[in-house]
Amino acid sequence: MIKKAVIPIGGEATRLRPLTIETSKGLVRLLNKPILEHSILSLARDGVEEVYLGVRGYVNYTTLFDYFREGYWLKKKYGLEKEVRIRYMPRYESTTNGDAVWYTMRYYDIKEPVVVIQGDNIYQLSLREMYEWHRKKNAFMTIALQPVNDVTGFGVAKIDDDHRIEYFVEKPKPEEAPSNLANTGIYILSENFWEFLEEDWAKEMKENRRLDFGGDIIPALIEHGYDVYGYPMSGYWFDIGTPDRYLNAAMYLLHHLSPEDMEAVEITHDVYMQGKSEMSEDLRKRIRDMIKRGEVLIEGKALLGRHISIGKGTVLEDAIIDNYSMIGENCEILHSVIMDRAKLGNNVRIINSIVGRHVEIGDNVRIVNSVIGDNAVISDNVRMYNVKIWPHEFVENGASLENYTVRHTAPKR
Ligand SMILES: CC(=O)N[C@H]1[C@@H](OP(=O)(O)OP(=O)(O)OC[C@H]2O[C@@H](n3ccc(=O)[nH]c3=O)[C@H](O)[C@@H]2O)O[C@H](CO)[C@@H](O)[C@@H]1O
Repeated sequence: MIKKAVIPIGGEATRLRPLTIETSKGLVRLLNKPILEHSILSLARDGVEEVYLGVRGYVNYTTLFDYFREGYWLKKKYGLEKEVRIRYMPRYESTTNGDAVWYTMRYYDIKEPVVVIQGDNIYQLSLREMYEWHRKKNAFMTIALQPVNDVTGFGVAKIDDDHRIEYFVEKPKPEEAPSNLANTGIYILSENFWEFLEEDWAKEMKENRRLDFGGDIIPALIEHGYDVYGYPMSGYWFDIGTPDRYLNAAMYLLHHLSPEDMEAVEITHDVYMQGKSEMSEDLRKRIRDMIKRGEVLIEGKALLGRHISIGKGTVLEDAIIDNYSMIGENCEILHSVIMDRAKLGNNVRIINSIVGRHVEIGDNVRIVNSVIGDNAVISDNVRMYNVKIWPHEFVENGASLENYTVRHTAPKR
């Protein structure tokens, strides 16, 4: 079995701003916990015992380290059979995702097959099955491939009847893509993987550290006859690179995961609520009663975190509300995510939007197709359409914003 996973997570995640200004994208909360916690948990359940994070830069490293630390707490939290240990790439300015994997494996002297996953992806895959496939094909590298409707932003592979990859191109124009099979960024690398760098043709790549998996390594390996195989993924897979993709993934998971997978119980039809303590049990009863009395209306599905409150007359439709959030009266939250400790006044309407952590929103506010960064303050009577607000920003009473980014520097609270 595969015991080690390497996760390059040092990219800047600019497309997911403002959610990633002060935090690594691996820590952006999805279904009320960091994105990366989902992946690490799935790896650990598949037998992985060591996870190496290819961190880069101050914010990326400190936020990840301070949250995950050595990872030993995961065993208790999730009742895992074994501990999962988390280690970090030492300080090194990686140039590309492959460079981060290469350096991490060299530093920790890893000489066994590893699985590589991307830090901003969420997926459902049996690593055991993928590894069996890898061994059966006697592959040098196996890439999990997923058919997609839109290949924009992905590497695309063309495979033969045996699933051997004949051709790979990184982020082609959609009309030039050789197939609809996207590179999910989930790879199994054989134990001798990096030996290809000793080949004459690879010298330049190595010297110039041109080690991008999609842009450099995979196409070069294929060109030089290495056995690179595609593995057809059957479960879901989402790249959470942009706010739209984040919301799509969140809504898909809300509709498809079991309550257990969301660490929740179904308190009434299609409403899931988290928390295990007696207090959580009491709160569940209270919210269930409000729903029964018609004081809170739920359409579609909803996931509710711990220690939340919801005012009378509020409607939730495909909404995810994270821990400690307070929603006022007569609000409407539609196809949106409210992260932890946010506070919404009365008569707030949020549609197709992401509200960051510890955000404060006044009364009579409308927010549509927007992303509000952590700890921002939105005053009363604000209207927003297609807006991004950077963390800690303040939007004044009555402001009406459209297709706009609020990012001037304001004093931090
Ligand atoms: C070049 C490459 O492999 N592209 C793949 C990558 O695209 P994508 O555009 O995500 O590729 P990036 O290189 O930007 O990011 C990949 C991962 O590497 C990390 N990172 C990046 C640079 C760096 O110096 N250090 C580092 O750790 C990023 O945080 C990220 O987790 O994933 C997609 C699936 O999601 C695939 O379809 C693409 O084929």
